[in-house]
Amino acid sequence: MARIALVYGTTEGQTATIAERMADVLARAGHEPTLYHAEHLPADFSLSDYEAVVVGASVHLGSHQEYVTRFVADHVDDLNRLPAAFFSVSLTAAEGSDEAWATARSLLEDFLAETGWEPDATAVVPGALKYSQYGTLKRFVMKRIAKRAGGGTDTSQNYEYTDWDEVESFAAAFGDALD
Ligand SMILES: Cc1cc2nc3c(=O)[nH]c(=O)nc-3n(C[C@H](O)[C@H](O)[C@H](O)COP(=O)(O)O)c2cc1C
Repeated sequence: MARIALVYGTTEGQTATIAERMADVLARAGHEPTLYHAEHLPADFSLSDYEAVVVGASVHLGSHQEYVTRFVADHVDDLNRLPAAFFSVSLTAAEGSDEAWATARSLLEDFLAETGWEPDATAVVPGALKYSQYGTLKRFVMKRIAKRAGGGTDTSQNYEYTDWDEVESFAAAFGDALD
């Protein structure tokens, strides 16, 4: 049994939902996960209270949330000491081509290079198109991007591309490695 901090950044909520699913998997495996939004960490938050850590962030306009980058950079010594995993959520990871997959991986690798973090496990995770949460301009821009990338363009509905089996397998493998 390990105490695990799951720290995530999210803009429209999909990374939070993914982190919650990972926490469920880890709890079912007998671990003790605690979820934290990286922008709202308690003042007394300390990674020394944990035996492992998972960090997640999503990509917007080519970058992960700045506050997650800052969290990782600020805690990089602890993160490199602890068993740790990072997952990056994007629509690029949902496109399906080898080229798009390589781009999603390079966004993840750029994040790690920028922060100096070397986690034990990493994953790119397909995200979602949440038209219902976008304002007019965002909806317009995202529809154009989705059209180019072969994603859903009916703005009266949301599209979820996350492969939940993959998410659960990733969390389960990370949990197993802690036993
Ligand atoms: C304004 C905006 C910009 C985005 N830019 C990118 C991008 O540059 N690359 C990409 O792969 N996905 C991009 N996405 C897709 C998000 O990564 C995807 O919707 C993800 O599920 C968001 O996760 P979150 O809900 O946790 O923030 C963008 C989404 C929005 C709304």
